[in-house]
Amino acid sequence: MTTETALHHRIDGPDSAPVLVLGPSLGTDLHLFDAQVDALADRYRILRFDLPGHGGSPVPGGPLTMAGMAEEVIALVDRLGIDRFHYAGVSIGGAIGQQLALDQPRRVLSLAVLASAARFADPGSWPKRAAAVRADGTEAMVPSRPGTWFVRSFAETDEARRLLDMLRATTTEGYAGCCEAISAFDVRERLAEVTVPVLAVAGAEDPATPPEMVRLIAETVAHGRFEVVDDSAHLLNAERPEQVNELLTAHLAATE
Ligand SMILES: O=C(O)CCC(=O)CC(=O)O
Repeated sequence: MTTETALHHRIDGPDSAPVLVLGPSLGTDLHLFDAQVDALADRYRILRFDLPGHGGSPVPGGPLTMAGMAEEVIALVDRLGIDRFHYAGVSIGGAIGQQLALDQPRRVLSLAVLASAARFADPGSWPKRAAAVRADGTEAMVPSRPGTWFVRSFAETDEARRLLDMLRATTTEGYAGCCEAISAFDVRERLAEVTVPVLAVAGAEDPATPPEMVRLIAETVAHGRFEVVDDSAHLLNAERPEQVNELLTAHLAATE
């Protein structure tokens, strides 16, 4: 099932440039990618969206699935008159990208997955997390973010506080629904069907999607490249924007 409401989105960059769609992670919003937009919007028309019940997107009206959210992205690009696009996403945003590359191979020009997985760790934990957030709100997730979203030394930065404010602003149902979609997601058996160029990037210190999990994506698809960013955890694009921007720039340029 998918929601029938439109995903909140924002477009930056020249109308005539190649399109890059950016998919954010659980508990964040499209501003997760501000540093990537700063670096890439002179060369790409960047379309960022909010996950259901995150940022400005409406609260989901029913259960969420990765396939359903991929369909919502296709509905969004269709409405905007976009045919083919590059896609990059963080974690669940990268899972939506894998689903798009599998289900809509003609539309996706290239894929970059940051701190993502073909099957997330400990699937049974996600419904429990959804229940905890339904009971106590997303604020309950805040204390566990240092050491997960970013390395502990990053926790006192303004950027870390900005990311935590995104989590606090996420609706309970949006967060819980995405946890359930993550729990059910498993494309390990299909991933070899992906033939577009894939860049898979891991944070060296990420406990949620550790490097070996990200590496599996690069090694399973037909044309994968794997990179690790040092001194970063799950939200590596916010934590180490220069390194991630460099990797994305090279990946996108090689795909044109
Ligand atoms: O919060 C965590 O433990 C990791 C979350 C995750 O892997 C999904 C996401 O960030 O989109």
